[in-house]
Amino acid sequence: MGSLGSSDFTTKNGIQVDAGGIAAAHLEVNVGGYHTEQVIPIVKHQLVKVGRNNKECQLVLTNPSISSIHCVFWCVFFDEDSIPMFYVKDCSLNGTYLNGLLLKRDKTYLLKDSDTVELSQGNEENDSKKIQLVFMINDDLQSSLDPKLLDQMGFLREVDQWEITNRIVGNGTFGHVLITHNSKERKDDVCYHPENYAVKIIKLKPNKFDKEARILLRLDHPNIIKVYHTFCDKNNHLYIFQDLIPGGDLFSHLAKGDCLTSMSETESLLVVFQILQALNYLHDQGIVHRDLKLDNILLCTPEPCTRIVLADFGIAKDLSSNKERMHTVVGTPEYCAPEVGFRANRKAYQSFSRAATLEQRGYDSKCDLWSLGVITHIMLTGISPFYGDGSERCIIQNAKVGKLNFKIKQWDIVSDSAKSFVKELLQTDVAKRLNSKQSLEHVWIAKHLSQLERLYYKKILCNNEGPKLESITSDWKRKLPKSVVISQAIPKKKKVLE
Ligand SMILES: Nc1ncnc2c1ncn2[C@@H]1O[C@H](COP(=O)(O)OP(=O)(O)OP(=O)(O)O)[C@@H](O)[C@H]1O
Repeated sequence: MGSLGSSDFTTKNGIQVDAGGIAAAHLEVNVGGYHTEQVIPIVKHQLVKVGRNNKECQLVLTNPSISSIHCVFWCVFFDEDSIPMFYVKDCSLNGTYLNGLLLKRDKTYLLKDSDTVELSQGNEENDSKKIQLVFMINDDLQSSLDPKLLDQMGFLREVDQWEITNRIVGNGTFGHVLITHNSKERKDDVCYHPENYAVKIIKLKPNKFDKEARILLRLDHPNIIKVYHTFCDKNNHLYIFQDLIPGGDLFSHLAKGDCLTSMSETESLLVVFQILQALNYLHDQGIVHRDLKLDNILLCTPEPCTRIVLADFGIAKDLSSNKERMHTVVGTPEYCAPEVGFRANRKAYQSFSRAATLEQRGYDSKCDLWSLGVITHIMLTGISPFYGDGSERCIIQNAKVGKLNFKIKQWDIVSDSAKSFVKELLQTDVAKRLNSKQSLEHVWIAKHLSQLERLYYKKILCNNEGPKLESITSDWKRKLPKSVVISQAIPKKKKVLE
């Protein structure tokens, strides 16, 4: 084991491990090819930053050719049953290598056991000072599917230029999401590490075309999941090749222990602004998402001020050709507008049939705005507005009445304009509820519009071309008016998740 000058690096104490006391994975620090005693755990809800910045970094390096924040590591757990995913993002000037291949700046890469991350120190590379971080994951947490199982399921290993791996991103009601690579990109860019993409594989009913794929292929918006290619094999498996969104979903982001926590008003505003950009675009094209909820909002990174992406268009509806209203009772009761027609008594609509709302007037794209109202309420307070005792019956009844309680203490630190925004979206009278355009004009958004647009275009959408990341991160909070509460709302036990 080599001895190191203590001036080369320091690690910070106080990095917490999981509730069980064991970190799911860790980084071993090697310098100049020698192991050190230093081990940095990577756990949920904690970014591990590496660089010169001794205020923000868990591993602080003194070499001047290392960037202030050189690279960032994190872990994503979708839920307690899912396998965690570990990522590294390069933010450096001189570069970061993964297993010898350069990472693209500001891109995120999925890690696997024994991966080696090396920090480039520019031209003055000195082998005896080379910093290597070896990523180690607990064996029982390896996020891979048994290759035999993959074959048993009848999934293809290759579709055109897409190579499908056995690494699982997530499992949903309708399919599996796996990691995939684009072999064409690999050939074109040999010195870079291949990027990770996701493929959602859905089992279609025979002779059914998939509406989700058709809708997604038409869409091109930075806040909507980007789909590159779709393919249906002879076993009726539909493959939807798309961007991998590595920051986890908003639900997991807010769920700490068995509670949901709130976000600061500034962060909530940035998320709402982006969802509204996506909804405005969708509704202009006659597409209604119909299942907007925390679980379907994905974050590009778990950092504040990140890009968010709407996913899961499994029950989205395209009204562009015939402009009819919708009558099918679909969605998730907790987020579902009352006019959609969920009934407290399930027999009344016999498993999501059209019958329930046919006798009614049906519903339109404003159902997505109601869901956004529920999401905003949760982000600002950590409380789901109509949750009650958590039973479906109670949620549906509460949403029908639409009564909101702004007297609870969680609202104390929230501005009046934010409360008004929530109220205007959670209007049971559809005619009075704001549509996506009107929501963007609401005072909560309108009074911060120039700052929001600046952040959105410069920081969120064009990291590479915009001003340096650090300068924006440091002053984005300062530029937002004081009425917006910056600090994290006092964490309280808000809602016990089942
Ligand atoms: N492109 C992606 N990048 C990262 N994670 C993703 C991506 N697409 C889906 N996921 C994750 O994979 C899981 C299942 O995906 P998805 O929700 O699309 O499937 P589903 O069958 O429609 O699910 P549901 O049961 O919610 O209807 C979720 O945890 C989701 O967050």
